[in-house]
Amino acid sequence: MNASVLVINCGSSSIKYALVPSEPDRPRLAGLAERLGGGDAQLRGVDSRGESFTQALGEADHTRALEAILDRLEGRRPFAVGHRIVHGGESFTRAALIDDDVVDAIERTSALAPLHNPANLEGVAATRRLFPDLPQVAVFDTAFHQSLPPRAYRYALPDALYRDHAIRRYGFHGTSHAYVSRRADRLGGLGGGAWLTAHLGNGCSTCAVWQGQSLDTSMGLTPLEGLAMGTRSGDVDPGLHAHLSRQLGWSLDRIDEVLNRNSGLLGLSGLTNDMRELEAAEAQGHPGAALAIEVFCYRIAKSLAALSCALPRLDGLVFTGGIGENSALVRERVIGLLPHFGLQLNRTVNSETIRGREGRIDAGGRQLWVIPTDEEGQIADETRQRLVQKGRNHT
Ligand SMILES: Nc1ncnc2c1ncn2[C@@H]1O[C@H](COP(=O)(O)OP(=O)(O)O)[C@@H](O)[C@H]1O
Ligand SMILES: CC(=O)OP(=O)(O)O
Ligand SMILES: [Mg+2]
Repeated sequence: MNASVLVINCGSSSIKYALVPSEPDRPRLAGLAERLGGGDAQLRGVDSRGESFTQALGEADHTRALEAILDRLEGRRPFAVGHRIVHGGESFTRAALIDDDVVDAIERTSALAPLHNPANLEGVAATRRLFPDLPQVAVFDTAFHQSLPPRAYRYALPDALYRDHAIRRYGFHGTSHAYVSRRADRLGGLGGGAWLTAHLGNGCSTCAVWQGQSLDTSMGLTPLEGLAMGTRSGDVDPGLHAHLSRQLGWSLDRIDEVLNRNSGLLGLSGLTNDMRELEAAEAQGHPGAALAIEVFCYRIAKSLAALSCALPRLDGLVFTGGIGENSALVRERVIGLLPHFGLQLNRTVNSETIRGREGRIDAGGRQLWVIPTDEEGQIADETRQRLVQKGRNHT
């Protein structure tokens, strides 16, 4: 029986892939094609023996990179393809089997996730061309947050903007928040606990989860709201746009570009969006790096404190994403900024034992966890579930 799912997470110039077998003990083939369309594209990954490879792809675009990825599957053929789609708008409350109508509906929400949805759809188009006979499933970042109550998803704007134009908060990184909160339930011995989760990667968001349901989250209509991120500003005064337009004569495109691509850790530090480099620069006394890390951590703590209002109690806090999993410094500073929460960090375990691995980092009190996210595994599971519901089993 072949129940492997090929998971594709397509960005504007990169494709992350994983061939996820249904048996957890079989190895995953996984990797990343990057710098696509730039003339010096490359593919990196691990094979079934766990060995790393790098392959130059030259001028490759998304389709060419997907062909190279197929050659790396060692003859293992997936029975389905699961795509990460960032924005599903109000059309999708759960994963969907992809057909032309689903592609059209995703296209209509693309304006709300301009960094993500157009690239996601490019991956869908290329994969449909390469595997015309395989079922393809769209798994949405927004779906897990469809449980938000109106008080969390409505903006305080005229009602018609919601009724006629679906302007509301959607939330993102849903597959990650769903996965780590479920895992924390299992590891923490709590059936349906009350968790705050912090997904800190290039995009960053927090979430309040109670009994397996998302009750509030920091991202909104688009993945720009909330925390300071790698290159995104997160929350700013909504009056900023009018000010930049009237006083500096900036176009809307320029404002959008600056808030999405030139802000966050990169904009504040004037150096980089990479937290590893920022930590090293701060240690060398770089003032911009120190400010960027301070704002980043303060905004995470402030967001977690705000989201605690959504929960009836608090069982613990979970860190995930590249920064959440690896940066002991960010975790320690965030926890230090929440003195009213009864959190006790085990500093030794935090800084010495846990590095990109799963583990508990509290010294009593409320639970503190580092849980590496598994968006690919979660997307593969949801793809299988969707196909079973549709009666398209793999047997
Ligand atoms: N050892 C580390 N220490 C601090 N930050 C790290 C470490 N490893 C990775 N990171 C940070 O994780 C971030 C990328 O997170 P990741 O989840 O991989 O991104 P993406 O959202 O693109 O999947 C970068 O800022 C990177 O510097
Ligand atoms: C929604 C989002 O911000 O995704 P990513 O972290 O992959 O940029
Ligand atoms: Mg990630």
